[in-house]
Amino acid sequence: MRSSVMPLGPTVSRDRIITSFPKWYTPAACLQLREHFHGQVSAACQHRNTGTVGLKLSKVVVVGDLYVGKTSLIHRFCKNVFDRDYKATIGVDFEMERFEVAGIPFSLQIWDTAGQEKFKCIASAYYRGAQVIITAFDLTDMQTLEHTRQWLEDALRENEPGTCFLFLVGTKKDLLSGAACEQAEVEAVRLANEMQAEYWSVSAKTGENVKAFFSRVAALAFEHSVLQDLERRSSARPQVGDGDIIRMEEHLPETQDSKRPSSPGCC
Ligand SMILES: Nc1nc2c(ncn2[C@@H]2O[C@H](COP(=O)(O)OP(=O)(O)OP(=O)(O)O)[C@@H](O)[C@H]2O)c(=O)[nH]1
Ligand SMILES: [Mg+2]
Repeated sequence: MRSSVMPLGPTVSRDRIITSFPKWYTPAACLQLREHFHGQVSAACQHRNTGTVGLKLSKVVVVGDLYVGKTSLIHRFCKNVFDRDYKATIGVDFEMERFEVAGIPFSLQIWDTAGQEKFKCIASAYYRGAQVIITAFDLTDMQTLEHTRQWLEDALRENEPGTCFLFLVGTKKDLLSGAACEQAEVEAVRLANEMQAEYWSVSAKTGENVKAFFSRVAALAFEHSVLQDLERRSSARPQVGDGDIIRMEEHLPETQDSKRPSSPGCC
């Protein structure tokens, strides 16, 4: 469904246009089992009543051990490239991705962080204000799965409780056979449930599930932004009957302290 109104700024590429609610990877570890956008969100989009959501950036932070494939995952999605050679990320880097969700422009600012211990303090300065935290591990190295607990704890420490969508992502899916992948996923889904995160397996090398994953991230972050914006605007609007409140005070016997303090200068 192309929006009838010209989108703000550059048009988005076809594979960034999200018209229906993207599906989860596995219902065993997913944040929204719904198959459609929230009713209020659909209505707000239809009536172009999404406030400033189209102008805001939704911050996504990707964390995890060095060498698990964070940069490769982001570059596969944002640039559609895959580099076999390992170039460790120094500090942080970020990519901007524009979407059109249910006809409304929406942008993700995807922060790629360094997994190397010596860059951890630089990277953690960028965790604050994240709407989405993605903890990545290497499906071929289950120790990196164990380490995701600490990565998530560090990232959550910089954000208000309950304000971030959490994803646990197993990378390098192309390196595992079906049975080995299923076995690794059982463990990962269990941990995802413990973290209250949604689980995905991806391959930056083949591109498997990469677009579907980031569409899901964008749709959930968009939906949350619209609901937050609706909530903020409805609570800011004066409610009916909020005008001058005419107090129908019974005639209480006047006592010393019930008398209104006389304003200075009046009779
Ligand atoms: N086969 C395969 N190799 C991958 C995949 N993703 C990443 N790699 C390889 O794994 C190595 C590390 O990938 P990076 O994306 O640089 O890892 P990183 O998590 O960004 O590492 P740091 O920046 O040091 O934290 C590189 O040699 C990649 O080519 C994948 O999906 N499949
Ligand atoms: Mg990197």
